[in-house]
Amino acid sequence: MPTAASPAPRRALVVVNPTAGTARPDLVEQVLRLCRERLEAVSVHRTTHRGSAGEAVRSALSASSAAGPVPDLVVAVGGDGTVHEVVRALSVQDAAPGAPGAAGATGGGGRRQGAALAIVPAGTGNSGYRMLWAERPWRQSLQAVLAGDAGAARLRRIDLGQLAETGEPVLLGACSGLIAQGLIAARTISAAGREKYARALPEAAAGFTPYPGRVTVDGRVLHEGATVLANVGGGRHRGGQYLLLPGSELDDGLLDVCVVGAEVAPAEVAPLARQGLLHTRRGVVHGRGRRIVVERLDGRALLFEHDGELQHLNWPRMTVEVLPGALAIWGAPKEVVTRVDTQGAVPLGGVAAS
Ligand SMILES: Nc1ncnc2c1ncn2[C@@H]1O[C@H](COP(=O)(O)OP(=O)(O)OP(=O)(O)O)[C@@H](O)[C@H]1O
Repeated sequence: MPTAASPAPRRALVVVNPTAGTARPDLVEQVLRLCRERLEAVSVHRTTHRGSAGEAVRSALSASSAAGPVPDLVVAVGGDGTVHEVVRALSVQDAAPGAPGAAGATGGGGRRQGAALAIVPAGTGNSGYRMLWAERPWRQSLQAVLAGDAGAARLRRIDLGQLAETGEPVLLGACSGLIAQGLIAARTISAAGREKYARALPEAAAGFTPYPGRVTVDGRVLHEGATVLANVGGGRHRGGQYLLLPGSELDDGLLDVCVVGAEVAPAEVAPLARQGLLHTRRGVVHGRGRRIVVERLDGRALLFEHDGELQHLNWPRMTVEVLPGALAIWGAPKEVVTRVDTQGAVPLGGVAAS
């Protein structure tokens, strides 16, 4: 769902998480310099605690904000956790009746843009950046956004998921089992960037036992049995490197799901997904729909995460529903991301699809 035109932004709020995995001071200075060269107004907020990014966005976007003119661009400099906080704040404002981005806010049935998001990757996995820009260097991306360069940057409205149990928006994806276990393993690994998850997932796999599970897509059972993981998205990659949803489109109004059954040994998941070959294996199934339910069937709590955050909910299921076109965000033209991300991958409906 690309927008009709991609006018260059004029006023930015730059939200920086100085504690994010790779947020060096010189990176932040370069981002601010580029923004100040191009834009009419730039304000910056350095986060001080969890939740601080969302507070800053909500404050800047509120009509009564004393902080200056309302931004039409929010640049998130941080990792996937920071991006998620910003997305949450933007989607709440977008959903508010009469908000600039809310459906019908133009009065003519059209959809006017509120503030759009741009990401500068400064975290650990940076899957959010990757799903929008593939491997393009952040400087090129940001320059294209600031110039409103339609050849290199597009303002898109992409789908979000919503975790029905909490109401939280889901950008990258939500995953049960092994990926969630990988987040626990990552806590004790000191490496930065993608290396952290490159080490964490094999470590998690070493002690992982598949759980009895079921995955339902729009009321139809896609998988039932021993389960290594079920990933709903969203983004094609998790952890910035593991290709789980090779056919996922960000703006098709649907969620994709990949289930890895116990036919695949947990230790095989990381190498296969890094090579883009996981979907070729027997026991891996894919589906697509509007409402995806992932359950654990033995009465124990389902271990799952979304957007890289472990969910500490003592529930046997997660339910993800699609919010079509819910987020305005800058990214590369769709063809560019699709071409790069599907190298070596078989599209949905290929050998692994049920
Ligand atoms: N000043 C701060 N001090 C402590 N925690 C913070 C601060 N600012 C933000 N946070 C929290 O830190 C968490 C992790 O940040 P972020 O996701 O940006 O970096 P990361 O963990 O290195 O990257 P990734 O999520 O890609 O693995 C977020 O949940 C965020 O809310």
